[in-house]
Amino acid sequence: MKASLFRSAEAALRRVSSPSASSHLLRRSYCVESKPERKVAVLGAAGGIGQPLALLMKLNPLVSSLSLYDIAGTPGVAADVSHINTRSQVAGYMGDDQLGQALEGADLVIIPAGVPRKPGMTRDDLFNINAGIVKSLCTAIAKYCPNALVNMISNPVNSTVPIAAEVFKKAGTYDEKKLFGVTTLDVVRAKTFYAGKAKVPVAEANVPVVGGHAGITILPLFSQATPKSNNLSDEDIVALTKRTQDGGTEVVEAKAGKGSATLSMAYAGAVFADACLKGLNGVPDVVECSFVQSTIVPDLPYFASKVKLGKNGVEEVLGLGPLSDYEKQGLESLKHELKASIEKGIKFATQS
Ligand SMILES: NC(=O)c1ccc[n+]([C@@H]2O[C@H](COP(=O)([O-])OP(=O)(O)OC[C@H]3O[C@@H](n4cnc5c(N)ncnc54)[C@H](O)[C@@H]3O)[C@@H](O)[C@H]2O)c1
Ligand SMILES: O=C(O)C[C@H](O)C(=O)O
Repeated sequence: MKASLFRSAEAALRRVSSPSASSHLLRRSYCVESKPERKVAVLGAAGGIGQPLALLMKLNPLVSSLSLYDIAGTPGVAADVSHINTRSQVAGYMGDDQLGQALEGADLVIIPAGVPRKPGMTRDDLFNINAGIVKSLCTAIAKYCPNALVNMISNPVNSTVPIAAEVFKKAGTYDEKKLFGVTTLDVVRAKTFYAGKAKVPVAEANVPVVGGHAGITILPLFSQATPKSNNLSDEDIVALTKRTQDGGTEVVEAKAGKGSATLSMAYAGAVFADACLKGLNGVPDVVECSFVQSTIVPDLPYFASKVKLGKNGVEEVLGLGPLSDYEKQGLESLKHELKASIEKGIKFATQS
């Protein structure tokens, strides 16, 4: 997606608002309208991430039906977003009674439901509240839209993804190709910080980020960053790595008790959702980093790496590529924490 989501949305808006469309424009408009029907559900849609994410998904011409669910506040958000003149029909759902309706027929479910951090907290400190929220939402997904792709945003992602997997296994609906921990914000940050330091155009910057989504488990691979830069010292790479790992905390501290990243996360969530929809629609060569079931690092059953997206979700989990010595060290250092977070999620879901 990146800039292209907004270009397509603008183009769609121009087409819709032009009263004297030529036959050429009508043909193009028909092409847009003839994209497959895709229902996207956002769970936690009235929250700090949920609202701007709902807006961005409303701008995405690949979405035909946008379902906004939360425990409170969704009628207002849905009414507001529904006035935007883009393709999708918007519906708001509120409370347990309406969760089934919100999910029925969904191709993609995005979950930013749950509490955010305050200064001084780790993502793992959110486990006690968010694990239960994720578990109950995933139980409903297994019942009402067992074939949907699931994009997990709720923290701690290193544990909530294994929780979701165990819930789906218990329900007999688990398909490892369809469950994704959203780590796109780490990539978004790494690209921004790299472009600033390396003085390359940010729109062209690309940096894979692997591992997990918390502190040292976030491992940006600046040795593979493009466009290549020869003017970064080892100290620069260490500083860029640390800033990427601490990006979430930087925002939590700046917000001083009012939550964590919401706007940049909504952007990142929309980028990743767009990639999933493109994959579902058969667009070739769609690759994004994501925290998925994986065998690329022994002993870590879930791991973030580049993933090729296709008509059934994950088409291929791509390898890590060559790592610098510094990155090899980073990989060793993250294993213990990531393994413990994964096991904590599995234990919660299997024993509660
Ligand atoms: N993966 C990432 O990179 C990333 C980035 C930023 C934030 N997050 C996480 O996303 C989550 C949400 O953050 P936020 O800033 O939007 O928080 P928020 O408090 O602003 O919004 C959360 C929303 O979830 C809703 N909610 C709570 N329980 C629910 C349930 N059972 N069903 C449906 N909705 C429910 C709340 O009503 C609220 O509207 C947090 O856990 C945060 O840590 C993840
Ligand atoms: O840092 C947080 O708690 C939110 C999120 O995981 C982030 O990376 O911004």
